[in-house]
Amino acid sequence: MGNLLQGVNLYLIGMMGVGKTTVGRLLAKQLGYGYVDTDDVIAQAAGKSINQIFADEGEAAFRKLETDVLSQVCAFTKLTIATGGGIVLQRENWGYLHHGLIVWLDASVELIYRRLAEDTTRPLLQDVDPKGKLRSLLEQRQSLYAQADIRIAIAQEETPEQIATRVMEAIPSVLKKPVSHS
Ligand SMILES: Nc1ncnc2c1ncn2[C@@H]1O[C@H](COP(=O)(O)OP(=O)(O)OP(=O)(O)O)[C@@H](O)[C@H]1O
Ligand SMILES: O=C(O)C1=C[C@@H](O)[C@@H](O)[C@H](O)C1
Ligand SMILES: [Mg+2]
Repeated sequence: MGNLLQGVNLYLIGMMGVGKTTVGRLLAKQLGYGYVDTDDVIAQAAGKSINQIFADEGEAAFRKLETDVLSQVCAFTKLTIATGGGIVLQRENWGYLHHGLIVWLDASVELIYRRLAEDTTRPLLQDVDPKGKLRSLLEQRQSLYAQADIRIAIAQEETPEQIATRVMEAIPSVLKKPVSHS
């Protein structure tokens, strides 16, 4: 499968908790690609957790770091990149994302909420009404996520492996076909 994308990067976008990190690792293996998680790169570079960056410097500063990381990552090839859930918010990020193939992992608020109910590592969910927060974030972002090249709608009981398989199966349908001159 190494040459399926011919070196073109694969970007995973979607709401927090939808599985970009989990599925991204599997896809990198299957494609014979390197793996990058923009949240991890930001946390490593800053020397602190995403929660701490939000607390110390605020969301706007985090978004600048996110754009910096994305702009550097997109200079490389043969990468599967799990992005942060809010990467779609900055218009300039789309210029970088469109260097590669963009896959939207789309799941319901109910599914995401169940997964993240006990999670304390997503600063935007540290809210009195985390489910309502997820709903409003999805409403605000849905039309942005929809700009992806591929949408994978995730049902309740799918394993990360099944989702990765569906992404692999969807890729050929969006690759540009060579122009025929006959
Ligand atoms: N298909 C799946 N089935 C069950 N649990 C899953 C699945 N995919 C991911 N998870 C679990 O859901 C949680 C969130 O997954 P993950 O960290 O991959 O999401 P993410 O999209 O990268 O979120 P973020 O945008 O916050 O980085 C993790 O605990 C992960 O183990
Ligand atoms: O959806 C979001 O805005 C976020 C998702 C995470 O991946 C992190 O990038 C951070 O928690 C913000
Ligand atoms: Mg992640």
